[in-house]
Amino acid sequence: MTLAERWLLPDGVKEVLPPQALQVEAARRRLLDLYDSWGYELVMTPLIENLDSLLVGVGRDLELNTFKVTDQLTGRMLGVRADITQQVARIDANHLTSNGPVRFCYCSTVLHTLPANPLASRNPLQVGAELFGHSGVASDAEIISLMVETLDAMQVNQELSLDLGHVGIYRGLMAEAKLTDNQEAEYFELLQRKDLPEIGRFLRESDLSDEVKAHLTLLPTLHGGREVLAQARSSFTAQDTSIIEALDYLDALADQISQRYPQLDLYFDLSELRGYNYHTGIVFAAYVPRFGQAVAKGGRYDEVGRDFGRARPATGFSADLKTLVELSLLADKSGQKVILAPGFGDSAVQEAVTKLRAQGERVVQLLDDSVVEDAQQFTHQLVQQDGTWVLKSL
Ligand SMILES: N[C@@H](Cc1c[nH]c[nH+]1)C(=O)O
Repeated sequence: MTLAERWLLPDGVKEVLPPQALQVEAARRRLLDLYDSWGYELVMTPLIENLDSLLVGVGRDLELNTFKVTDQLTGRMLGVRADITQQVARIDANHLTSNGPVRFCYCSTVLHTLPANPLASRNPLQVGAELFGHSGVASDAEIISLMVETLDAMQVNQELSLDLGHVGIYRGLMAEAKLTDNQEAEYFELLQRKDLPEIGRFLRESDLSDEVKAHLTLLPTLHGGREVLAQARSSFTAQDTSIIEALDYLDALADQISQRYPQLDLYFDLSELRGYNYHTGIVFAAYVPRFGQAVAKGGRYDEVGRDFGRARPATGFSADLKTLVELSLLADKSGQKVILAPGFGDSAVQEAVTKLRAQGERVVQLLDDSVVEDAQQFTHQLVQQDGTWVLKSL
């Protein structure tokens, strides 16, 4: 291995250097304080777990994305967390007996075997919040509000838009269509890509009823403003009760969100099925024009706790904090003073240094007179003037 190769990190694995590392840490503190002020309690989940507990209920999506290792102690397969949401669901199901609403937040690194998109890192810093024990619009509205507040606190909020979907619509259509497993897999895949010509071909070659064909053709086109909900309502007849319920739910949620955040752009996408295997109700994602991917996302996943012995309604959101910091319009701290001070020894110097540090200033003390510090990093120097120590700008 050459020296240059040793410097290389694996593809998609990123490290955070100064000054950004401090910005990420400041953001972490700011967001955890925000969640605390909303009553969300911090949990720190393990980096590694038995593979079975990590993957139950969440399906294939996470299986592929989870790094696996063998436990030297037991020979069992362990998985490195690729998502914290299901770990928090395990905590809610196992350790807590409350039947009422319970709120959790977290901020830790996860590992992905494959990046979520070509530019994404494989070691994002997942920050998020989960609310258990309430099924209904109020808890989804609270979680979406907290996501919006998160983006506000990070100043990743210019021209923010919110994408809303509901997996109940797809599920309702599948219940009606009664496709074979292969047919459903093919349609699902085409729907994800909104590949209308291929969906047309697939339906022409199938023996489905005309009504089902019409519904499956319509679904991928149902995206846009609030009018999409009305269009879906008029196209899916009253016998599709689960679909009508999902549309009612989206309408009620959109009312609450628009009331709280009138400036927020709402966009509806009724074929949005991201994480379909684990989300059971609404799904949502926040977008800003400067970034091609969602900056934060989440949804309702009422079934996950069942595999841990206690099915509880659940809703939550998460984001990659490192991405939020990269997109943040917050001023970084690179404008901060950096003060060069004489080394340890003189008690008057030490007193001045201690005082400056207590005031929040960054003070670097010379190690010894023969060491030459990189002068460029300093904005000020502590110098003696008429017997007192004062700051001189450099
Ligand atoms: N963890 C999910 C988002 C989510 C949080 N809670 C519920 N859903 C994701 O990364 O897509």
